[in-house]
Amino acid sequence: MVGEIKINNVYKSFKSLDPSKEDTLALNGVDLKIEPGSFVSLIGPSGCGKSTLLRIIGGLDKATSGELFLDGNKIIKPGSDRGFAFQGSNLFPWLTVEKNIAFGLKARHIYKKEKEEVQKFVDLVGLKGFEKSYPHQLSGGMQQRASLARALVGHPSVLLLDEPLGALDAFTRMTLQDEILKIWKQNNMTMLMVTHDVDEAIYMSDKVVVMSSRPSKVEEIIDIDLPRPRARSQDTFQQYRTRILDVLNLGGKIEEVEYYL
Ligand SMILES: Nc1ncnc2c1ncn2[C@@H]1O[C@H](COP(=O)(O)OP(=O)(O)OP(=O)(O)O)[C@@H](O)[C@H]1O
Repeated sequence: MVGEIKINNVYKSFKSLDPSKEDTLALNGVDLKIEPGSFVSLIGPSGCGKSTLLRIIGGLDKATSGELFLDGNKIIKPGSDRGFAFQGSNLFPWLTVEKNIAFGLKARHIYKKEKEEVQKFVDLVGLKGFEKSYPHQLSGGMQQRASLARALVGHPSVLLLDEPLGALDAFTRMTLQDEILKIWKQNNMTMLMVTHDVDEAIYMSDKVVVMSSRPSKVEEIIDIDLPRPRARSQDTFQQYRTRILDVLNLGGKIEEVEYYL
């Protein structure tokens, strides 16, 4: 199976535009191996570098040092082997759903050959009948579905998801979690998802990678050993939640506050 990611000692520093200020060290020696076909979530404090790491894996940004490999090939630029879906749909507002989904295929000059693929992915994400709609005519959940179809249509071996469901209401979010899992199973692909939602990470993932605060490293990798489909109310689910919150240092360890009136 394809879709194995290896991250070896990756550092990323952002140069400050203001010479009086220090550069920002975001990633501080990240090591991670992601099994082909697995579902892995990245979780960590705000600003620790999760999106930065995803962008580097996607080839949209470069590591300052260290190396990354996809199926043994060094990652140096974006490629059709990696699909990207972000929070907010990032659809082109001037294109219909089907033209948004077809955009990547056209850019790669394979649209004619894979035209029927567009319809296949429209159907897969449940947007049949909305092919000619523009993004502003869709709900947030439908926009996110279209965005997923656009990321999937080129058959990437890895789908990189940056808080894909962050802007959605709780009900739509849970529905789409199940749909993403269905797509994951059907397509034998690796999924790597940044999320702030501990329950979402436990519900969806084989492994949850907890990152430390910036400058960030992998703090702990937690294997989620629960059968699928998972029930959020089961005791073991709650135990994973407590464990992850503890690693994040949010497990009720906030110091007592004293109020002076
Ligand atoms: N292009 C950039 N130029 C300068 N600094 C950047 C750039 N991109 C990210 N950073 C900085 O790098 C750090 C990590 O940012 P990143 O967006 O990767 O964090 P994150 O963990 O995804 O945050 P959040 O959970 O809040 O979305 C932050 O301090 C951010 O300000």
